[in-house]
Amino acid sequence: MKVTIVGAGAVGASCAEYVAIKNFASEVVLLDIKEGYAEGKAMDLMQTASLNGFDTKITGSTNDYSKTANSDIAVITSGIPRKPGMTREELIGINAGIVKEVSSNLIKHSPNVTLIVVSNPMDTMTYLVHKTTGLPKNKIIGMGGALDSARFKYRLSEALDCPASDVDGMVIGGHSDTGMVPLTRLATRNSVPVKAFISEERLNQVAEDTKVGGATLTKLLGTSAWYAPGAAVSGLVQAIACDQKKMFPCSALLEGEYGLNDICIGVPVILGKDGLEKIVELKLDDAELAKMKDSAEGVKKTNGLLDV
Ligand SMILES: NC(=O)c1ccc[n+]([C@@H]2O[C@H](COP(=O)([O-])OP(=O)(O)OC[C@H]3O[C@@H](n4cnc5c(N)ncnc54)[C@H](O)[C@@H]3O)[C@@H](O)[C@H]2O)c1
Ligand SMILES: O=C(O)C[C@H](O)C(=O)O
Repeated sequence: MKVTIVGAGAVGASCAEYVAIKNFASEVVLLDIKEGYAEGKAMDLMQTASLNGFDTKITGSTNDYSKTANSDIAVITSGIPRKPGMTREELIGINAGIVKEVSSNLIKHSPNVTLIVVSNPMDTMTYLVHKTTGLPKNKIIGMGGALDSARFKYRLSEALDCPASDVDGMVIGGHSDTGMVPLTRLATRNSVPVKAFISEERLNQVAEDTKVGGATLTKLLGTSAWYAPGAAVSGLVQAIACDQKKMFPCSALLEGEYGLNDICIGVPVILGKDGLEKIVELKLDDAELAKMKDSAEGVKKTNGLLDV
């Protein structure tokens, strides 16, 4: 199993580290445009192999896509991250060109690859890859909801004063400060609806804190987050590589599901060896559907800025 990660920056390197530690891939290629950077990150990570006990071979490449040939899965994290006070949507001007070029280069050397798009604004970048590459829709997956759901569980665990492993919850919708739809009605602690433990007001606060999870970290760090993003991407890579048939909220091209068309936005999907194998249609209530509709309008507005 060969995995390529384009962009050896904060998220790309974190993802490479988690993939290696989980020890399911034979090879990880890190590629970056910055001279020597990916090679350096790869060497540093390889020097953790004996410490962390993994056999995955990590190599680096400065923009030489021949090294990525025949990748099964490729992750796109190349592009600029936001700074405090910015929205993800403001990154479109620079990142659209990068994502278009990188996806085209990847496919030239790995025509059967499954792409996981991470660069922001992620739903729009995923849509761009659909519009410009001709890859089948099951082979293009946007990562956002897996991270947002992990943040939702973190906030729920804080509110309930319990371990995150005790709670379950999912965030669908656009990966943006205003577009996320945390499904508070369906969140549980050991299968008991969380509403049994916290007030409606507290639960609404959890949802609001979840939606601005990325902005909160960007303010603290001066750039956007990488550990949870890297871990979230590695979960998607593992589900595909190991044919796990796991359900994650991912940005998927919708053709009528949830009443939406011609858009990539976060919905629950099943990931396995064929990539995005199925879109799961949840029975949402009217309020949740209205939030999805608003979220989709926001994503479509950003898509309108693309030159496709
Ligand atoms: N979808 C998500 O949930 C999520 C989470 C975190 C970050 N992100 C996004 O991921 C992207 C990367 O974030 P980061 O913190 O790793 O940034 P970073 O600046 O640390 O790393 C980005 C890397 O991309 C490289 N790069 C730029 N242009 C390239 C090109 N044409 N080819 C190859 N490499 C190129 C840069 O040299 C840099 O090393 C940002 O757009 C950020 O907003 C998305
Ligand atoms: O917040 C960002 O800009 C990066 C990423 O989308 C995140 O949610 O951490």
